[in-house]
Amino acid sequence: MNYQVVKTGFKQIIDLINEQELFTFIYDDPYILIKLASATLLGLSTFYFSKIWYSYRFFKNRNIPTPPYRFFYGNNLELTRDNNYSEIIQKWTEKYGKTYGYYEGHFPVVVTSDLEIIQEKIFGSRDDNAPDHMLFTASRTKWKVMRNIMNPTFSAAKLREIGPLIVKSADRLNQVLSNEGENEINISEFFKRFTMDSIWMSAFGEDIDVQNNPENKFFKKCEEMFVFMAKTNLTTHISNYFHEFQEIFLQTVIILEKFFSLFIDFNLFYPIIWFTNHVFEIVDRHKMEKGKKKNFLQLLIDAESDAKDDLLNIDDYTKVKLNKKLSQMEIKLNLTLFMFAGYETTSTTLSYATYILAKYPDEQLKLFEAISTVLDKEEDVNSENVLEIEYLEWFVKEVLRIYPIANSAVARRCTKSTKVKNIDVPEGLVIAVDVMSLHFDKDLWGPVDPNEFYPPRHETKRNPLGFMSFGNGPRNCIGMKFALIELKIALCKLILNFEILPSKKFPERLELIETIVRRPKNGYNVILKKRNL
Ligand code: HEM
Repeated sequence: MNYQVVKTGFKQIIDLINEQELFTFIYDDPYILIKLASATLLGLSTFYFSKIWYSYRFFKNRNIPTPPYRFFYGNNLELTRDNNYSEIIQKWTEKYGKTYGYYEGHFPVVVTSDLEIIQEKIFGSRDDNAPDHMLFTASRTKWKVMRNIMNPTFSAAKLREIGPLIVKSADRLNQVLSNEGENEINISEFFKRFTMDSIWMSAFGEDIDVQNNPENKFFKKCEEMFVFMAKTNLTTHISNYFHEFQEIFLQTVIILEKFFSLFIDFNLFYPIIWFTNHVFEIVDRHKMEKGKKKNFLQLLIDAESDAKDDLLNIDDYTKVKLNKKLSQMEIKLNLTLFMFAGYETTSTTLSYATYILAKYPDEQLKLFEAISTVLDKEEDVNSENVLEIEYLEWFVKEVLRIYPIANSAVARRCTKSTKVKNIDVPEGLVIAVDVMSLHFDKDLWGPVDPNEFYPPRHETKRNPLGFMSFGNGPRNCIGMKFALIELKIALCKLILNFEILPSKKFPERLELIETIVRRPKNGYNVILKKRNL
């Protein structure tokens, strides 16, 4: 019966075409094409909006609480309103419990500060659609292979070789700060140039001396790049509201960019393209020079993975052809990544640390005493002895506990469907860690009030999952040891040289803003008084 209907239908269409009645029909109604297009568009939109409507059942079906959301926008309006993602999700945790969900557009995201969920091993990559050449965005197998090759680059032995470069940058920091005398200064600006000098020297072995040349083009472009990346643009809107089309959109942009770059110089408009192209040039130049200097570039070129054996034990990785070296493109993109990841994070941590030192003179005195009992004079500071100062370790950790910086990075996709604590978790679901709730949890950080700045709390052994400033697990921050050495060298030299005093209008509380990193919104001024050692 059905077959007959279909057959008759087809026959009628063929007859229509044969007799050209279809076209007559079009001539009869000149608007028919517009009508057909509108009908198709309406049909597709209805389908897409039904899909969006259906997406909002995700958390209801699993009995997971959510803050109130709006159709199409989800919770984005509230999340992006004040650029304070971490505080908003912390507030939601207080209201909806340790595990809840929110919608980015109509894309469900689970937020948790429940240690049992966080420690599950099923949460792997950050974004399955992102490019695979960079460690931060690479997914699954590709990430695993790359991370195994790159891990030794950040080993204690390799960092010892890079240490003198950081010391050189820190000496320069003290010299430029001394030049300021006892003027009020916005010290964050000096820290930015210090971290740029040290990451640049450590990455490429090149000394661009940004600290004495604030107008340096690389520095300016890097600054522009961060401003550019923090802005909401079409790509952000697409990934927020039409995430299904994100990949196709990005591919189209790449193709269009390739085409238009024949006529337009994108270096002029996009600092990120300018910056990446220049990093690429440096890598090529370095290759020609065949230098054997100690820097990340050389270490990445030399790096070979010895990870083959342990990878072979893991199902997912057995079929992968293991390339034991990084490709040229991987080296270039990962060095660019180090610049991104290591610049603003470390300088912002130094800004927070100095704010604390200026605000609490007692803390400053304790830290000064702890440092000066190990190091007689500033010239003694090196990348090894700074690691021996226990109170300094607690101090830096406490700064990062109170002011965690890269919280939105601590999120993972679930790599296989499973059930966690009775929640049905499908593959691909994003789980974001509520870092602030963990860092201020009384059970994890008490008995001294976690809102208080109190470095000795780190003397007690704590649950490592309670400290997320560098993330956790195999996908944690690969640059952590480098960052800690850099922070400690800078702080030792600073505090041995200067007493840090608050300025007249020193803020009682820091107002923060969160884009890529969470940082002070307006900066603050201090006065540095030379110590007479
Ligand atoms: C105080 C300074 C820094 C902070 C607070 C910080 C924080 C973080 C955080 C929270 C993550 C995500 C970890 C996770 O998801 O579990 C991360 C990842 C990463 N960081 Fe850092 N970072 C710092 C410095 C650096 C430096 C100096 C470098 C490079 C030289 C670096 C390179 C990276 C890379 C490559 C990743 C991705 C790792 C992966 O996916 O395997 N970071 N960082």
